[in-house]
Amino acid sequence: MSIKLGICPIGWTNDDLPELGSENTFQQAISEMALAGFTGTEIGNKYPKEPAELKSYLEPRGLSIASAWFSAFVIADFEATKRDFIRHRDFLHAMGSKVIVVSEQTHSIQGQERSIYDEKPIFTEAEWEQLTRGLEELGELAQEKDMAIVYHHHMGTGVQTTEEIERLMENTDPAKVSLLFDSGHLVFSGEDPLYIFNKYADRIKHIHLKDIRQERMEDVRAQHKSFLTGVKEGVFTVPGDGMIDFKPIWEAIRSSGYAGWMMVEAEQDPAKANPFIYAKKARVYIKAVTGL
Ligand SMILES: O=C1C[C@@H](O)[C@H](O)[C@@H](O)C1=O
Ligand SMILES: [Co+2]
Repeated sequence: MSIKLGICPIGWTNDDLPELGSENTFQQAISEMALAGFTGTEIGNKYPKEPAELKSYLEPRGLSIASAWFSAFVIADFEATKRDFIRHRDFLHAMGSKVIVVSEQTHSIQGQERSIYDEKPIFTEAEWEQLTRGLEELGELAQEKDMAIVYHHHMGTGVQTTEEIERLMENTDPAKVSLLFDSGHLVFSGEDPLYIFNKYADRIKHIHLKDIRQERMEDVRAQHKSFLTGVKEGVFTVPGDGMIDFKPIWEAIRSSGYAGWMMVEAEQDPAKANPFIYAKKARVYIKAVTGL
């Protein structure tokens, strides 16, 4: 597999903030993704739930499902997580995906009206042990279908910072737990995305590309705003439209021999940032930087 380019539906309709883009339809979103030059997508709440039906919309547009987010509660309720994970895995397997995006949501404040920089959770020693063992088990379940879990570090969760990502990577079996690289979350958190990419290049199996509007991010920090308020006010945008220099990041990706999806994932208010226009903008920028 070489590098494939996709775009997530979150620019059209936002599952975390359903009021954003409620006017945008599923067919509009996937048609505009294809028209903008992408060949893959992730799952949004308006997508048909049946694999055959979903394929009947995607295939004529030359799109496939790269992956989909899974909210894990390994620490809070592992048995329920396992049951839900198997259903999610089987759906993605039927869609032909090879990776499953997993993010631990126990104690997460990403969906709450709480200060994202001041109130993020910190796992206890016992919780780390539960999380790392549980993720390995989910990894084994993924392997049953020749798939892999890719862990999504995320603002407002217990795996956000460089130290937390390192702890997760060092305490899990590389054969069972891979990593998702999300440029936007790393920069929002104050991490060095190049450091993370270079250190874990051999474990990164999925990439989310988003950019940051620096002044909006600084406002979130100064005014102690929540993650979702930051999203609504435009912290994230498409690659090339913000403060991140993607050229060295692309150079690291290319020279690592990365094979897999690079997904544009830029949640912002579609009423302020027309999703089709921003998808095209991202596609033009990616072509200019990567040649792809
Ligand atoms: O991958 C992601 C999925 C979203 O639901 C999330 O909040 C977003 O920030 C993200 O990176
Ligand atoms: Co992401």
